[in-house]
Amino acid sequence: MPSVVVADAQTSGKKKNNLKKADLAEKEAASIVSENKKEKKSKNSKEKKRKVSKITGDGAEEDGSETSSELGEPVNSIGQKRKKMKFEEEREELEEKEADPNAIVNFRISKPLREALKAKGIEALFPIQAKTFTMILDGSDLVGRARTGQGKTLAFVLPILESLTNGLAKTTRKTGYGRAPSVLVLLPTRELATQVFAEFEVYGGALGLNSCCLYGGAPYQPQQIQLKRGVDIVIGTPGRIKDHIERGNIDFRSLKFRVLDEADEMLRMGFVEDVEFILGKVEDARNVQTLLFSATLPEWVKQISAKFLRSDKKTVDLVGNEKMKASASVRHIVLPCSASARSQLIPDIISCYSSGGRTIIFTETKDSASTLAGLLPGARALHGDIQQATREVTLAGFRAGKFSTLVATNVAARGLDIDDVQLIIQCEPPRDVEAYIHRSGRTGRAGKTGVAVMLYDPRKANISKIEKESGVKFEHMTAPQPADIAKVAGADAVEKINEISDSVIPIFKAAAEDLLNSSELSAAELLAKALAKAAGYTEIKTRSLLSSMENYVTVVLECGSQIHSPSFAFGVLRRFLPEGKVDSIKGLALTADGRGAVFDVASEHLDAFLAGQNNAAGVRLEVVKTLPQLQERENSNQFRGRFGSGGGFGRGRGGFSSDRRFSGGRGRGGFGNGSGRGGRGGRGGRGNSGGRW
Ligand SMILES: Nc1ncnc2c1ncn2[C@@H]1O[C@H](COP(=O)(O)OP(=O)(O)OP(=O)(O)O)[C@@H](O)[C@H]1O
Repeated sequence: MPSVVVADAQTSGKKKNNLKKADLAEKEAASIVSENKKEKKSKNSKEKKRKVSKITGDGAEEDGSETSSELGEPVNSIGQKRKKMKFEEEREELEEKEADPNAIVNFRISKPLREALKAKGIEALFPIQAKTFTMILDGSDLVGRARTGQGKTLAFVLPILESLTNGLAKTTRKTGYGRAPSVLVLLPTRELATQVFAEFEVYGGALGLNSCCLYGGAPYQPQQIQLKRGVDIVIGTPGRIKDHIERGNIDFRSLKFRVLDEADEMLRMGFVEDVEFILGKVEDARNVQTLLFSATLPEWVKQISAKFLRSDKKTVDLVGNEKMKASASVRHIVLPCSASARSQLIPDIISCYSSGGRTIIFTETKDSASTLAGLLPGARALHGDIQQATREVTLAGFRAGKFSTLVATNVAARGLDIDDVQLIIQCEPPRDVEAYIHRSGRTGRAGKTGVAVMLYDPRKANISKIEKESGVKFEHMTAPQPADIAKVAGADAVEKINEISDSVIPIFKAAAEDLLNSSELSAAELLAKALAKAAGYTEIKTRSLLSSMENYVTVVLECGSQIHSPSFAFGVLRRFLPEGKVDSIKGLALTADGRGAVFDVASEHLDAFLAGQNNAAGVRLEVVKTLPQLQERENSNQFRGRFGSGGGFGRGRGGFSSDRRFSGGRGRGGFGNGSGRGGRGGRGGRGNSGGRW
């Protein structure tokens, strides 16, 4: 049977509002589901008629003992109440069915599972879940793709559990002490394995099924004991699962399901061998359903995965050929920033965009994650060189809100679902578009909104490549200015001053009067200084537009002719400035029209630069208030490998906005008193992610 490809119908490329896009995407996907449900709906209404007649007439006959109050004459008050309750329950259920085609009651989901979902506030399936549920329950192999945060985990958890307890896998499922597992779920990181394990614990637990989680960095013995006692569902990372297989601890003869979550990551080089080894241990794959899920499924993954799935597999792709591959409920912002300005800039980005919620910052290396976490107040690091126990404590603390900034490598890029992550900051563009999609997808989950800010060095990065590959339309912003942040802090300080008891006035009044009499400043000006001090400011720095460095200004150089290269621009500068001054500039980049070079100058040197131009005919230097369009490096460090491309400078893109919209409302909130950087322990066993991130 050919694969079924279902794409959500988000077709318009120019949608104004990300949130609307998300709604639309969901509605459209839901409408596909509703198409398929039409038939079911008509069945439902027939069923409704049947049920109502049963409740109002036939039921009484069947029961034979009582007459419900809906029919009139009460016979037995307990029986009457029971009937009434049943009637209410059934009516509610019918109403739910009518209201939402994706309502849980419209699916073959048994009562205990329905109740467990309800307890979690889940009343209806998300599109990827609705679209795949019956296919999986009816025995198909399946490749599932939906954008980040759209509920892919429950898309496999629910039908697997139903199949094991009420469906095809029920009769042959092994039970009792020492039973071999029925389900194997492979995930690329330990944190993700723990998260998916927690879902199986909740929903599988409601059905009497037990799970165990196997990952590196944790002791073997407890895992071994669990496997020996018998377990229904095994969840884990490939390295540790392979180890258990080699030690003879896992027997796959009773396996009914195998799942590759984050399938593309699982099948990357480095994982694929372990995955192949593990899947190869299933002797008769015809009796096993294989499911692959991810938000990103590059073509090469589809080819490799064909090996593991049956030829009549189904494909449900809610992203498909849509241009937009990343989360549509996230604001995607890019902001120029040099590496040395990051630690100064990031706290202000957090103030502007985190809405007081949690922030995850992604770095390219483990060292830079540790260093940055050490520099940011209340931040902690998470990466593969940190001991497993510390990693777990860190993540639990972040989830619990003990600190609100996590600085991580790609170890946290995939799958992590953490409440109230409002902001993602990527310190530099990642190497591949998948990483961008997954990192930015740690916010804006389950229909919520979020902001993803990517910092880049205009001299090195090629962001239009990511933009093109991901379908994201980046908002180009410049760094929030300290003055803007200070204004918000000033408003908070006013509130604080209003809260101060009048009892302080007699004590400080004499000093205030002395100050007023001795100063040339007005009362309002002096009060402004007092507010600044209360808000923690003794001076206001400026921030440049190009490298986002404090106390630098951005300047454009023009010389009346085309500037072909950065070295040409340096040559022009050397004509009228001393070598030392030229060397002190930061981040020179060429404008998109090739007529100018933009760079940052320390505020203290600005006068010397501006005066110097008088000594060079035809040269013009000017401070810029808005960053002009810049040329972009085509052949940057980013995207090496699969996305490598030709050399030279390409054309820059879209104008930069100096619009500094931000949510001043919730102020700087969010920094706790965390203990700074995470510890740097040993490499923690054979974890999969350890070596790379
Ligand atoms: N039907 C539902 N109704 C409400 N919330 C749901 C539903 N299904 C899942 N969720 C919630 O949505 C969030 C995102 O789900 P999940 O982590 O499975 O997303 P995902 O698609 O796997 O994302 P990623 O690609 O980033 O791994 C979770 O908090 C989950 O509890």
